[in-house]
Amino acid sequence: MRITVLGSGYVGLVAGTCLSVLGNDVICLDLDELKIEKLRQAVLPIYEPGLDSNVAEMVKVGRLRFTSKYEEGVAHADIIFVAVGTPQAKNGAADLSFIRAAAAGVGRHLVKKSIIVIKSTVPVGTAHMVKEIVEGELASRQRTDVQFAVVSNPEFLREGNAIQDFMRPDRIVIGSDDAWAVEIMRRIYAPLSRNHDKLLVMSPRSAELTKYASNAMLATRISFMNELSRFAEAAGGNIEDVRRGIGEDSRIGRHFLYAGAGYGGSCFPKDVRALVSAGRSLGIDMSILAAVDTVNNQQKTILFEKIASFFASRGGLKGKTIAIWGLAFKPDTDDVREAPSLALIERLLSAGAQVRAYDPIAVHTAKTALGSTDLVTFCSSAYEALAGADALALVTEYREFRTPDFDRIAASLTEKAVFDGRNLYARADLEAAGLHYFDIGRGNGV
Ligand SMILES: NC(=O)C1=CN([C@@H]2O[C@H](COP(=O)(O)OP(=O)(O)OC[C@H]3O[C@@H](n4cnc5c(N)ncnc54)[C@H](O)[C@@H]3O)[C@@H](O)[C@H]2O)C=CC1
Ligand SMILES: O=C(O)[C@H]1O[C@H](OP(=O)(O)OP(=O)(O)OC[C@H]2O[C@@H](n3ccc(=O)[nH]c3=O)[C@H](O)[C@@H]2O)[C@H](O)[C@@H](O)[C@@H]1O
Repeated sequence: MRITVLGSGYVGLVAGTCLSVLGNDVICLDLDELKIEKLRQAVLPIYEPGLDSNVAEMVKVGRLRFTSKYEEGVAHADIIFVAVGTPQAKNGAADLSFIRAAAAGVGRHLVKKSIIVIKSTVPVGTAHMVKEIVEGELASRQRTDVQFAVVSNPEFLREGNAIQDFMRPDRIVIGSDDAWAVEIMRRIYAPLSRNHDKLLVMSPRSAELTKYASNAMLATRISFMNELSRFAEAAGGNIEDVRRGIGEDSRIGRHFLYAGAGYGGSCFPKDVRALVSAGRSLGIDMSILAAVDTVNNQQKTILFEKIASFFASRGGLKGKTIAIWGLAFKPDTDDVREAPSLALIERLLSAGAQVRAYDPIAVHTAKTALGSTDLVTFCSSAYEALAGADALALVTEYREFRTPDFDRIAASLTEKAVFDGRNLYARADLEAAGLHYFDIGRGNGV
């Protein structure tokens, strides 16, 4: 099928590439001309394992192209996927200005019967809004003869595992009341749900809410465990044992129960807040999700509090140097949006400390996010970050941090302290090397 994907950010690029791998003829469109120019030269705007080789192959076989022109993109397509950003507005709600602009762009150029598929995460009622915008544009062009359907098809991929998640989804949600559009969507996704019907058809509003409900549930599990980790630390208990103890209950399940330095990323924080905000507009008090956000904001300060408490009896943090391992909000991505590392670095700098940071992938994005400062030195290896540092904070659980040389860490750090924001290490290993060790909720409050 001929598909155009609006937005060549994370989701647009992954979806466009995977849809072309599935045999479709795809154009990825973005208003950012520099991004499009680079994509044409096979320079990707994001780091995602396996994406570059798939893009290169699809471009080579001619099933994937890039443009910044709506006229070209809309004329090409039978199906238009909308994957533009829906960032957080100042009041916490989802900012729909990119969605509105994309809908208007489609309406201005639509010439044949098409399906508009909303992949972006959008509030309940957005499919209806998009329909009205497109109808308005068609009316002003006196082209009300052009038929179209709007489908809600939220995306559930995770960064760092995006291609696998797109190609082997747990489920595919299709929100549509239009039998013709549903049939076309079934055909597009047929290769991904061949053996077992993973396609769930529902109303557009239910599909839109399903996406927020999914992210909100996952964020709730994390905040729940983070809150319990503080309880375990205060009361004397080990959150990792508790995690295993509850995760074996099949009604609870093992996934997404890891306490840590707080959740980050481009979606959980903004989507939880958007749902709280949408509830407020409807007169519904979303008190559970408001608490999920509050707990997470507190959790993002926990490493700083442990570090500040340790240094309080050692002359304070002023003039101290803290090494940081991991800047991305999770491993295998260069995304630092809402990353716990940024919250930690801001607090350390405010307290008068300096930072030596290392991340195998995300240094360039962290530099942009932090702006120019002499107080943060970006290093090219984990051990280089330790040179001249007083303590180490581990924020992102990259594989390469799993089994470090603890004797070497101890020899490098002046105050010999390790703050483990992901419960990656065994206390006995660090203490054997003469290190002070602080984790999240495993029974060692500072
Ligand atoms: N990043 C992720 O892992 C996931 C994101 N989502 C949702 O997908 C949507 C997109 O997210 P990302 O890809 O992360 O955003 P992004 O910010 O990486 O990319 C959005 C792209 O849209 C482009 N754009 C803006 N207005 C446009 C317009 N009118 N026409 C064409 N292009 C336009 C921007 O230039 C940018 O390249 C959001 O709603 C997000 O919540 C859903 C699942 C996973
Ligand atoms: O809507 C989205 O954008 C996506 O948001 C998340 O995906 P992502 O943000 O890429 O990453 P996750 O793996 O979910 O991790 C999010 C954050 O939670 C943290 N986390 C995760 C799991 C856990 O047990 N504990 C925990 O603290 C991670 O460190 C990370 O900061 C969802 O998992 C995807 O299904 C969804 O499509």
